Amino acid sequence: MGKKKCQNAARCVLLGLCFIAMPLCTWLVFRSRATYLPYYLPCPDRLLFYPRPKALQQRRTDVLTLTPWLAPVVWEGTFDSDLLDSIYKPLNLTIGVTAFAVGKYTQFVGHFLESAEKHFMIGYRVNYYIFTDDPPEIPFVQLQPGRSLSLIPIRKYQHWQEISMRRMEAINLHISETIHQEVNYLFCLDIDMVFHNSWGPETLGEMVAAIHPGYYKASSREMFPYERRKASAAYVSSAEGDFYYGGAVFGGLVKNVYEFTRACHMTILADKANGIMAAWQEESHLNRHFLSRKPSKLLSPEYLWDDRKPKPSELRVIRFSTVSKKYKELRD
Ligand SMILES: CC(=O)N[C@H]1[C@@H](OP(=O)(O)OP(=O)(O)OC[C@H]2O[C@@H](n3ccc(=O)[nH]c3=O)[C@H](O)[C@@H]2O)O[C@H](CO)[C@H](O)[C@@H]1O
Ligand SMILES: [Mn+2]
Repeated sequence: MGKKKCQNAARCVLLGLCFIAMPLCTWLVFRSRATYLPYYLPCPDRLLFYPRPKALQQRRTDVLTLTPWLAPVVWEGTFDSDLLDSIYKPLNLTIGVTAFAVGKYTQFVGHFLESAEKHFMIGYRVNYYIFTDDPPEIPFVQLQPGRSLSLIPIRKYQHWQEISMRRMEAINLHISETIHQEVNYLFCLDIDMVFHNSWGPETLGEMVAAIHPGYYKASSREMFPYERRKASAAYVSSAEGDFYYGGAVFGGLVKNVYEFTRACHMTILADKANGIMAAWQEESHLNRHFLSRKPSKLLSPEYLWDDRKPKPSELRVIRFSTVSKKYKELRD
């Protein structure tokens, strides 16, 4: 009799646990915002007027708009912003941005954020993640509704090269800790930059790289400043290479950015173990990575320009550009 009572009580407890534990587990699994993304692009049925795409007509003939592996290269004139908004806005996406402000680079944060509030993913939910060694130095910037800012305290490495390279590690760690639950797509950007024009859903893709403004006119592969020493894990031979990508802009689906930053951090560590530092730090490792794992979308230099350069005719708009700075004063 006593045994039966015990069994019944145990059953009750188990049943009760099921009722509590099951919903709790379901809630834990599904509480994140970054959930399901359709593989197709659902375009709402309401009538939207936009120019018909013509099978025998290129919208841009002066620039490359498709890579040999069929990744689009995004240039002004190749996409329709209204159409893209009508496709992407109903998906209710959250877009993350990481940027680092370590040491004297905190001076760039105000301008970066103010300009992003005017031009970056307007009408979408945006989370900024500013990694800094000096949170009190980060200025207050009024954000539009649906947009938020998190400060992530990090340590300061002594040399600027180390600060720049360690971004891969820090981004990777923070994606695994929190960002993966908070965003669908993530862009990782330099902070010494300013938005001048619209940066919208045309930039979203599985893995996105930006063509470096200094080398898009290069006439041969040898001109790309890849790491050329075989001892480095970032080594690229003179017979290889598609484009030279900038380290200042990359992004994609948050899970892909996680894999990407992990891979780059690993090859950076491998170099470190061998006492070697790649020619352009993490940018060299990024370029090596994208050689064997091609990005699914490329951003033209409209999305990574340099204010010190005059605007060439093929650049119809400059969207995001490096501000000129005094390296010596910043990096000591
Ligand atoms: C346009 C472009 O592709 N720029 C790349 C290029 O030089 P850059 O000259 O643009 O490098 P940089 O001085 O802007 O450093 C890269 C980023 O690291 C952060 N930072 C750096 C130093 C410091 O003391 N504090 C700090 O916060 C900051 O976010 C900065 O924007 O090469 C670097 C590595 O050599 C990176 O790959 C940059 O992304
Ligand atoms: Mn920079």
